[in-house]
Amino acid sequence: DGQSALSELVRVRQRCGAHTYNSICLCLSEVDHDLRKELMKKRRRSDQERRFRAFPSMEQSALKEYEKLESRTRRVLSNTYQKMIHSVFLDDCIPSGVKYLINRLLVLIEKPSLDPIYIGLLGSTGAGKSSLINAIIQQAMFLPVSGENTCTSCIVQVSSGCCECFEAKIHLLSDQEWKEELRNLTMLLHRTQELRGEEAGDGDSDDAVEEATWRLQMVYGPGAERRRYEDLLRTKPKGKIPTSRVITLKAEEVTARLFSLFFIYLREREREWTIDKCSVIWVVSDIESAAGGRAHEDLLNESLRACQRGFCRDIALVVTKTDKLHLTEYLRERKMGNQDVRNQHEAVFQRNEMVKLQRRRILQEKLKRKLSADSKVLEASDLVYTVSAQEYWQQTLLTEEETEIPKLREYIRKRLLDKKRRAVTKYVIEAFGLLLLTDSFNLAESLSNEHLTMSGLRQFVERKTELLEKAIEQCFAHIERPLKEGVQVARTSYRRILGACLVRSRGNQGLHQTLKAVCLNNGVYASRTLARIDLNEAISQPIYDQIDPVFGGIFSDRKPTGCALMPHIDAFQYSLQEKMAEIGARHGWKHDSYKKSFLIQEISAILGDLEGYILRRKRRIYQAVTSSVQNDLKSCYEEAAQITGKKACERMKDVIRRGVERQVAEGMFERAQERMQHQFQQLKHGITEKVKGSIATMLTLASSQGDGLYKELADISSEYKAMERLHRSLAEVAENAQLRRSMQDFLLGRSPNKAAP
Ligand SMILES: Nc1nc2c(ncn2[C@@H]2O[C@H](COP(=O)(O)OP(=O)(O)OP(=O)(O)O)[C@@H](O)[C@H]2O)c(=O)[nH]1
Repeated sequence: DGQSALSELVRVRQRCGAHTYNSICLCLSEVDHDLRKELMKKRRRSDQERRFRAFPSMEQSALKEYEKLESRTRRVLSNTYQKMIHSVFLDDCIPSGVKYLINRLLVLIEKPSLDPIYIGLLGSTGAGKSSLINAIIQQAMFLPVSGENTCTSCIVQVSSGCCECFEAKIHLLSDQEWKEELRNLTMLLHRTQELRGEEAGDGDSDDAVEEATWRLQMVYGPGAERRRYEDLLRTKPKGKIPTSRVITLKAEEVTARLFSLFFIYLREREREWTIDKCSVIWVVSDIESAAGGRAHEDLLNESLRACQRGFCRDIALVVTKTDKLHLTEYLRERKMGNQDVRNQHEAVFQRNEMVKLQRRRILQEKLKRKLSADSKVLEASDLVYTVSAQEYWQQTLLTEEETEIPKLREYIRKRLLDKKRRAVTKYVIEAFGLLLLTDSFNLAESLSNEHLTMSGLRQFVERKTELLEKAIEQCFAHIERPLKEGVQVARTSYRRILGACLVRSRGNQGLHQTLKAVCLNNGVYASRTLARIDLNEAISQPIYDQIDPVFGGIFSDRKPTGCALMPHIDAFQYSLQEKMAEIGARHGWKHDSYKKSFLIQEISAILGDLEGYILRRKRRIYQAVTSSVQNDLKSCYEEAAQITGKKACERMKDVIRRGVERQVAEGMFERAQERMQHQFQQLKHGITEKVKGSIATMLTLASSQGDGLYKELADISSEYKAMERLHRSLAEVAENAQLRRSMQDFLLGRSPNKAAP
């Protein structure tokens, strides 16, 4: 009954951890009604249809097959899990091996089906981002702006899939972050008011002041800019701020008003969160600015930095508004006659090709310089897209194909399909490995430990781990020289860089309060209208210029280049798996063939997880130089931010200059160098510790029968067989997809209409 089941749950929870407990609750609450099942099935089917509606039928079939495979695997895991829980339900002491299995099963059962693919759209205001998204999702979701207002200047996360309509999520600042922001904004404004009498002309109509005023008014209403920090803290904002700090907007709710109200809550940190999470970045630029405006270059550099720091593996330039072309001007500029280009359509077409050629070459060179020469990003054939969102709807000048919106859609679909395929393959393989081991627990023989010891497997692993550590050390050593050289360059160029940041052609006009905002924000300031200012990043740039290609090389994909890290981990995995197979063959490892296979699978799982860990650490390593510089200059920024009175702007600059001088003399760049080296060491340490720990657990588990950890579990042979079948169908699903693709290529090759839907 419910009561005793609950007290049992508490007991099991104490032994296995909260994870298990939560899931048992789920199992108990699951009422197995046929009707409910039928309803679920129907819902799943219509949900699938909705989610896959953007895919052509061939891709839909592949996606459905993968989904089916995944949900069946999940069901087998669930059944196994329930049986396992049943067999240990009344035990006082659950062997650690069984605990490990139960928790691994749970992790796999609860694993989300597919993480979203984040595509970041970076572009100046009015570049055409909203219009582009609308065209891609074929919905008028965002309101494009007339050019007067900025609307999408905030972090929005557009997603489709699990719900009826498209959603946009806006991530707001936390309470604490907003308080900090509010303090800086009020401090900036009140200093300005105090200054007005003393320093007329020094800081009129400053961008930072306007921005701060606008922000406060947007949240608290007119007059807020004159109120004190404590007073505003007690005031309720005009709009409703959700406690979750995430606003989810459905397609029909999206209005410009909402965006403008809330984006004030967004800031620097959030900006990086978007960017760094993205696996794809599209730098959006209209046809007129793509030829190299300052903002465009800044965004491109920002994207490249994100590629180094974060998860991004793909960058493309999306040139918008390609329909905008004045034919007579175009012909005149290119000294062409009407015979060469007969009409607007041909001119647009010709210009698109030209823009693509030029921009691709420039982008490739930039990428080569910044990322390692073997980076996968460089191999992408479509580095530049020339699109027209307007023509996508109107089709007066260009056909739908020619607007290149379908091309971008296809790109997204391909990525999604590919991600699904890889995720399900990994999932099924991992599940199979786990079932192999669970089933083998019920074998009567207990030979494993002896085998493992006799075969010298443990020593082999230890030796290989040491070798891996050395290889990582050698791989990270590649950064030493450029890092050192970067420090030399930084030492000789910081005065010039700082000078350029602190001087404006029109004097101190408009600079004073911006500088104050920079100082209040530890050297960083991002406004709506100006290019982002980051003094720490600017001073550190010479170091990044030197290390960038090597850094990119170390964290590049699996290509076996001189300094890449991942091939060493792959080689380690391969040598371990080969050893398992060899031991199995040498010892005629009949009884334990299950475990041998499990060990092989488990090694892939352990080392697969390592990749995510490395990617997460990479960000901290890359940021180490700028963070260290920022940390060293903190007190100098604080001092400068306090300055008021006559000639305050000049005095602030002076404090910053002197502060930087002092810190450089005291080894600021050398400390930044050490900080990065230290972060690399931490990563090396983390990798080896993780490998050692996980492999030790795995070997203990494999030999647990011999260690008295064995426990007779429920019979899961039927689940094992089902899993074996699912594992086999992996290859079938992949073959089917390949077959369908070949068939489509064949049909398209012969069809007069090549442009398939
Ligand atoms: N001719 C032409 N105009 C376009 C096209 N795409 C967008 N526009 C116009 O450009 C202006 C800005 O477009 P948005 O999509 O709002 O630009 P945005 O990048 O989202 O702007 P923010 O929200 O301020 O960041 C609007 O007036 C659009 O109608 C296009 O393909 N062709």
